[in-house]
Amino acid sequence: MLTLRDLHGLVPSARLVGDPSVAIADITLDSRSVSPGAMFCATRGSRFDGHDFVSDAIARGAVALLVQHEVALDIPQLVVPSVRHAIGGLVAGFFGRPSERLDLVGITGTNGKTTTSYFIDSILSLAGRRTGLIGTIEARFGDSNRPSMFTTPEAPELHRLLRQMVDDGVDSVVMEVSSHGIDQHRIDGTSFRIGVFTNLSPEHLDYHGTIEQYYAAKAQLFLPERTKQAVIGTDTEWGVRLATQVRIPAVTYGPAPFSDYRVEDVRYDEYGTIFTVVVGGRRRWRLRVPIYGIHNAYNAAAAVAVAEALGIEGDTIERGLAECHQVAGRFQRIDAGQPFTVVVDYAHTPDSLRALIATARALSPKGRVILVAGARGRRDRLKRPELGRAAATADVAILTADNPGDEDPGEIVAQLLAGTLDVDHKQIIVELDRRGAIGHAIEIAEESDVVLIVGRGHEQTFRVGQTVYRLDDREAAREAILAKLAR
Ligand SMILES: CC(=O)N[C@H]1[C@@H](OP(=O)(O)OP(=O)(O)OC[C@H]2O[C@@H](n3ccc(=O)[nH]c3=O)[C@H](O)[C@@H]2O)O[C@H](CO)[C@@H](O)[C@@H]1O[C@H](C)C(=O)N[C@@H](C)C(=O)N[C@H](CCC(=O)O)C(=O)O
Ligand SMILES: Nc1ncnc2c1ncn2[C@@H]1O[C@H](COP(=O)(O)OP(=O)(O)OP(=O)(O)O)[C@@H](O)[C@H]1O
Repeated sequence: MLTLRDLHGLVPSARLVGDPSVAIADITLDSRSVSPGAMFCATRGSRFDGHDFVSDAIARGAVALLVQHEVALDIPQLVVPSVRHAIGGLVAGFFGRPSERLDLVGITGTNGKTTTSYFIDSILSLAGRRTGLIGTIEARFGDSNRPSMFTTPEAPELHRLLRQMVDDGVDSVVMEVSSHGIDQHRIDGTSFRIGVFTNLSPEHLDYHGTIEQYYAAKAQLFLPERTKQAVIGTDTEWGVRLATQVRIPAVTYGPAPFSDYRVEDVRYDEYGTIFTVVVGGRRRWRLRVPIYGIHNAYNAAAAVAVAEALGIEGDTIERGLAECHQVAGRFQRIDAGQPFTVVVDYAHTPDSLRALIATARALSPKGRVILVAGARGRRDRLKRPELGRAAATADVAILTADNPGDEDPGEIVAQLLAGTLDVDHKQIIVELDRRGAIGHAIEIAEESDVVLIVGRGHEQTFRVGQTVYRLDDREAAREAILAKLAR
């Protein structure tokens, strides 16, 4: 087992206080997850100061600390100017630099990270690789599968997980890299074989301040010291810009004519999306994915580019995409025998909502698009009017609650409505009870209509005030359809 002296060697600029021979069994940033023998790392955050939980951590068995100021308690400590800056390298070394022993693919971008990660995982699994996946829905490898708290885990959880994967024989891992994760140093100490940039549109600006800063955070995934090779989407100007700025080998994919993997001729059939990828301006490749949407053709093209960079054969890539399982809550069709289409989707940005509504229109040009949408409480208030404006492009938009938490759902919907005042919309209905809103949409749907229930995708819990209860949009939709069919 490593000692505090060994850990000091990983952060030599730290000031060592106390006995360096103490053995360290684990490392954590959260006092609540300290186990006996662990080092507790105290960060100053926006809500708490981790230094206030040092006594709590010691009571749970912490034997050493990483702190920003010396704590007047009898416990060995490493003192650094910034714990968040120091922790990535420390935990990477502590867990034996597991990322260097993996083909690790990191995916960043506003939309499409989860979907693209499942496409890549499907191809790599079919190629006989032992894969791991880390993202918004779950962290899984072998028989282990845990629901995620975060899209990108804190550095101790990340490196511990990668270590477990290496020990289990995993050779390839696909992980989602959020801008929060990059900004908060959660991926420090991690080496990526390939970094993917899907796209960028305004989101999380309450956190990042400006879209430039949001872009700058994402661009840090592509630093030469962190990532060997880049795969970059050209469907937003930010990807085009990144492709000209990165200092690592890069290939591009998407609709732009100069893309190395150019996406063309996107069509839908009863099984999903069929599209052509033109590789290097010459090789034309007709591919399919069992999910709808032009954006999913782009996500699939990203997966193709990654798979080719990893040396996967063409027919394995084709089958890996064609046989990919449903990604939970991403364009997930709910079919209980009704004569109209019902889709649960995770769209929660204006861009993705517009793309989704366009896909629904293309799928069923004769019917109406009936939308159930809200905006999440406490998150990203700045995007709400634009989200409302995007929602208003549906034929019927039923605005409702989406995990309001401590916020007043009526006030959130008012902010959505603020974006619809000067646009020409057909019908907007407010129904704050989400289950009621889903029921209403199903009730008014007629043959050929498409009901889109968006924002929560795979999520199963719903928080109103301090009360958390079960609400899965997919179950609620199915129940409403069955109730309608039974009448
Ligand atoms: C804005 C943001 O990302 N904040 C995260 C950040 O908060 P923070 O640095 O302000 O820390 P804090 O909550 O004040 O706590 C300070 C320290 O005290 C510690 N603490 C706190 C309480 C306690 O009892 N004991 C204890 O040790 C905490 O572990 C932390 O180290 O570090 C905390 C500890 O890990 C996270 O809980 C917190 O996530 C908040 C709750 C959150 O909602 N994050 C979301 C926005 C997020 O990260 N999302 C991205 C995906 C975004 C997307 O693309 O959709 C993600 O990667 O999941
Ligand atoms: N390439 C894309 N461009 C635009 N919208 C997309 C794209 N891919 C997916 N979407 C939309 O965004 C929603 C979320 O997709 P996905 O979960 O793959 O993205 P994400 O980046 O992982 O999101 P999050 O970080 O919030 O989990 C989908 O349900 C779909 O509506």
